[in-house]
Amino acid sequence: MTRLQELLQATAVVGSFRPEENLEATGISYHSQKVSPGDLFVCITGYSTDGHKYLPDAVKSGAAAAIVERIQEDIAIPQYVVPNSRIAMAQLADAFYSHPSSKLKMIGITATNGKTTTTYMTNAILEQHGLKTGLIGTVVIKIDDVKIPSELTTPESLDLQSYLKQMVDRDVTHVSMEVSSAALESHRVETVGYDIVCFNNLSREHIDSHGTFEKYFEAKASLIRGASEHSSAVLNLDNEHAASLVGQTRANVITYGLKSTEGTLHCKDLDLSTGRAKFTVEIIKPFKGDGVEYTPGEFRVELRIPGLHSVYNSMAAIAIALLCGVPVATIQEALRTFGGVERRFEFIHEDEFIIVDDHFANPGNIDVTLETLRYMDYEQCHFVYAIRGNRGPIINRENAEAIVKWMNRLEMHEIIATRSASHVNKNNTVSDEETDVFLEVMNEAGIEVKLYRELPDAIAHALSKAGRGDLILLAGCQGMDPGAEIALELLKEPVSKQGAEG
Ligand SMILES: CC(=O)N[C@H]1[C@@H](OP(=O)(O)OP(=O)(O)OC[C@H]2O[C@@H](n3ccc(=O)[nH]c3=O)[C@H](O)[C@@H]2O)O[C@H](CO)[C@@H](O)[C@@H]1O[C@H](C)C(=O)N[C@@H](C)C(=O)N[C@H](CCC(=O)O)C(=O)O
Ligand SMILES: Nc1ncnc2c1ncn2[C@@H]1O[C@H](COP(=O)(O)OP(=O)(O)OP(=O)(O)O)[C@@H](O)[C@H]1O
Repeated sequence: MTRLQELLQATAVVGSFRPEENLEATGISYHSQKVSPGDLFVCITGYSTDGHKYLPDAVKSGAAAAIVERIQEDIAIPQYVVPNSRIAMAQLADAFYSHPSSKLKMIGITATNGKTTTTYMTNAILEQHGLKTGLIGTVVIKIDDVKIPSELTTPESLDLQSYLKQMVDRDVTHVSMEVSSAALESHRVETVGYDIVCFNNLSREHIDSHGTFEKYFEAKASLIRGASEHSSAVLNLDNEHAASLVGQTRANVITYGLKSTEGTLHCKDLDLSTGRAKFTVEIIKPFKGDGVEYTPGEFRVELRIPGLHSVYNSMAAIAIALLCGVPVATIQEALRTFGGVERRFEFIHEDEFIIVDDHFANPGNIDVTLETLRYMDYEQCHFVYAIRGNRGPIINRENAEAIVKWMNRLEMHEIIATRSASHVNKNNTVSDEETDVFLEVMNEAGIEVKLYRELPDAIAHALSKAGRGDLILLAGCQGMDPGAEIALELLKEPVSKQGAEG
């Protein structure tokens, strides 16, 4: 319980309605169905509805006062006016939970692709070092050994601050978290004091929500530009967008890259030939980590997971771990055993043939996934692709073009497609327009499409074709029924029938 007047010091209140001196706030809430008696209810003007409309419901559930952008005169509880409720909520939540991020080593990682993998890798290294860790991202919220399924990549500010407080209470010291562009734009991480921020890559994604690619970049860049002089910014020099931020932050900049030898860390002697990555990290410029001063030198790294993208993700994780003072030997051991993350080029079956399950959402992601096939040893690839839905035809055209580019390079001529399983939001609808643009690009490229209504039929077809040494790629097969589960279920029975095309 906190005195409301004290709590309100955390934000700029520009007006009030029936203010009350001695009110106590038992909690904060922003959804009318999650209000507890005595709560301060934050009315958020949303993208799809207006939280102010739900104030009467919140009051029925016991809200004692409200943060509003516009006074609701017909509601009798005290109301405090702020210019932006989302910013106010971030500030109030930070104060309500006693500024938890200031008591934790906060690591914020942004990228179009690889946020989840990089946070998992970083966490694996920190755990290997014996630290109590927290992890926040698309798959899970981990508070030491407690795991909570995630709803968003980056939680809403109130939930985020509550998780951080729980981490402090459980003696967690280091938190690796994914920071999405949506979160940056909607002020979810406004009051998080980061010790390390990282920008790994940027490619086309989320144009539907940000409007333009430039706005998408600006949202992501704000993580680096907003970092304090007491923090470190880990930037990928090989990505032009990340590299452009080198001179635009007060943070101490640490860079990494394969192409440039100008930065702090350089990756060299890369060997992807075995399907797994091996490389040397060269410390080019001296820098400081927690309790350590690094001088120029080098060490070898072996990853268990494949692909050039994994090298970039691990270079980011290595830079972060070095900044945290983790010994090189611990980093090497953690990366040698790190098995990857579910649905991120995940080997779900390795027997007579291999099945790989991958997210496959956007051109950047498609590029690295199909490029990884170049370094793998297989007879034939059976490519099952769930056409992306719910994001419009523009990204579908770009995705289809990226697929064609790689199918040509890999000399693949057939794709098994389905419109039954789409992406994100677990939304199962792929519109005719989204399907047609995919078919059009494939048709123009002369690639044969076997189009199935249902994902299980598409997978059954791939299984019926797969021979010894082959590879089945489940690409973007993430609907209500995940492709990986369907494939493993189908593998239990002999494949006798092929599904209905159409
Ligand atoms: C586009 C976006 O960021 N949407 C988020 C946003 O929703 P919104 O502004 O549309 O909210 P709204 O539904 O209009 O509601 C307005 C207010 O009314 C309240 N309300 C609403 C209904 C009701 O019955 N009672 C009630 O009180 C809501 O709690 C909210 O406070 O604020 C909501 C509350 O915080 C979030 O749940 C919601 O995330 C939705 C679920 C979502 O899908 N977000 C995606 C785009 C997202 O954030 N994705 C990124 C990852 C992207 C990536 O891959 O990089 C992420 O970080 O997860
Ligand atoms: N550095 C990278 N560059 C491009 N693609 C990557 C990179 N790292 C991983 N990927 C691919 O991108 C997809 C998503 O990976 P990951 O979940 O780690 O990224 P993300 O940014 O967290 O995405 P999401 O928030 O949607 O989970 C996977 O298919 C993975 O193979």
